[in-house]
Amino acid sequence: MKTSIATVSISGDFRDKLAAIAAAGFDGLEIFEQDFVAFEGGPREAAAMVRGHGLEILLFQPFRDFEGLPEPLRTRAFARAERKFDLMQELGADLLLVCSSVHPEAIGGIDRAAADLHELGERAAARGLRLGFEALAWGRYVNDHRDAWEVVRRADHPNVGLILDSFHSLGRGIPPDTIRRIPGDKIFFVQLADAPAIDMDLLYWSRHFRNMPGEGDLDVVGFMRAVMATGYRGPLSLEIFNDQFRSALPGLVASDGHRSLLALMDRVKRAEPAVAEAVTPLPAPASVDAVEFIEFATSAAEAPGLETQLSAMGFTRAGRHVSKSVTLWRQGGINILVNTETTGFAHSAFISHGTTVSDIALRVPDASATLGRALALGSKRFSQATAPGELQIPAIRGVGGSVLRFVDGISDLGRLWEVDFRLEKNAPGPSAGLARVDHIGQTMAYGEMLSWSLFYTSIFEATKAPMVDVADPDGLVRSQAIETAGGALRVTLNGAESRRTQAGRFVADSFGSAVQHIAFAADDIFAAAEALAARGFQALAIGKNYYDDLDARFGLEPELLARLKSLNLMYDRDAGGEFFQLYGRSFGEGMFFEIVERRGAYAGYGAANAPFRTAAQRRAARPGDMPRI
Ligand SMILES: O=C(O)c1ccc(O)c(O)c1
Ligand SMILES: [Mg+2]
Repeated sequence: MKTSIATVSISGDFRDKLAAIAAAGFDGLEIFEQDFVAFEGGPREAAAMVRGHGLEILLFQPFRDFEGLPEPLRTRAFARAERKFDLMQELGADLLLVCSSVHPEAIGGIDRAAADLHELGERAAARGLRLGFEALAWGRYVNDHRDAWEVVRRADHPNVGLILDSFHSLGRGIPPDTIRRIPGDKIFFVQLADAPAIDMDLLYWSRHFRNMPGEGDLDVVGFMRAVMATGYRGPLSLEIFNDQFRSALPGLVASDGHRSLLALMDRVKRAEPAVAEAVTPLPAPASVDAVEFIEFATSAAEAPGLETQLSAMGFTRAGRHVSKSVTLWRQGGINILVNTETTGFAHSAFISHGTTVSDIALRVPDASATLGRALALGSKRFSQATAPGELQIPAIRGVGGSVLRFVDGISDLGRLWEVDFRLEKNAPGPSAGLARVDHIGQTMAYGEMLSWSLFYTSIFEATKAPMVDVADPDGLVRSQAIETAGGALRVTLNGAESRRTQAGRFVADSFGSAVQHIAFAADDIFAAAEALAARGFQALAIGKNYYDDLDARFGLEPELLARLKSLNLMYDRDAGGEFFQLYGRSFGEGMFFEIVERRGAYAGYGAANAPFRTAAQRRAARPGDMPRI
């Protein structure tokens, strides 16, 4: 099936849009009328540019306020259509989108609309053109694809078909299975868009908040399964009106769009194998068994500070790399690497970000299949020369240019620690009870969040939690958690809108997106907090008001409350269970560690505590701000 995108989805001028659409791998595009009108060249020049990029114009749109008008408006609407047919013939576009009318003088009446479309179909046929009727969710009389289909059915013309748009159908809550009643050959074109679940006026939501399939909360997979079941095999086209995308880099939006279509159709194929013969197979979405290691890029000067923190948290040095200046720190199932190389990728990561997480390695069932899926979805491969005998770990570029690696137990990669490291003979020192990585917090500009959320949810078998707003003392930070099935990989994406927030300063100070915090899970956080305190771990001091409020909210046992307070632990609870958090003091460019314990089936990340944690971090960073007694 052909992939396509509407020019309105991408920023820039007509040339920028075409270049980005072609580079992202689309087969064709929808020309949004405004984009053509704003272009300085004529239609033949535009068409030649499109062809020059190896693209095809699959649709010209929109033609508005056509059906059901009284005279003389009706005659005028036909004359307007003829002008657009002239233009389409020069462009070499053969399909026109007619969207349902919002004209204040439109009369309504399904047969009148059908008769108008029939006549327009005759005129289109005379020129070898076709038209498709689309129900806008806010159309005056036609605002549901079921009614649009009835108009098209009654128009009864071979050159008149239906155009479906997932936003208009799903945004109105119309069950997608109603599409299964429509014959596939009468569906002339399918437009796809997702959107976040926000309760607001349909028109405003559609024109400002649409996003790529998989980036929002609509059931675009259910919609496409129904479309495929009709036998439709025409173009799949993204039509995304989004304020953020209008100012984002055209190449990024286009490549995210292409990735979203491939991932969508892969999910459709897996859910509906009988009707998806036309979809190119991809390796299955990867499950994640564990975070195998997290690697810090640092320098000889800054490494001791980091290593002091690791020791204070109960990590012991367990080995060193056979050829590189990389040490391995271990505790429970956690492996941390500290890289002080002065050349190569880790060093450039250190130069550009300061001490930073340069690599994250995930243990997956089949590393080469995961790499294959990621590359097929347009991820950038990463490789760096290794010394003879060392493992070449499959890797791609992730957030902020960092590296995401894949290891498995079915290849030599399972022998990573024996092959690439010389492990200490001595038994490790006593652990502080940290057992595994609970989650990794990556901080970025707000404008990048959708892109990285799509990155994780398209490659992995993962779900995303609803976006939450965190009130930092200096502005809002948006946070979205992504979690693979079973929870072995949990990532929180934190998007900074203002430079003044902790997250915003981190992005500025570390020159771009990066891991800002790592949370380790303890099986007994009270024991862990005591062990850490005994080792000199500097916990973030939480204020007294927080504990008073906690008590008011949850009515905790006085003994529990006193223990939380004495250890600077934060607490949260949801329907599934309880959550405990301990924060370390920030270091480097604003990174910090967190220790958590999840009890029962607690599913969150302590978002309710985040405003008090950011306020405490701000106080700790600037002691001058503390009130004087
Ligand atoms: O917002 C609009 O007007 C508009 C126009 C054309 C479309 O295909 C659409 O989905 C929305
Ligand atoms: Mg549309």
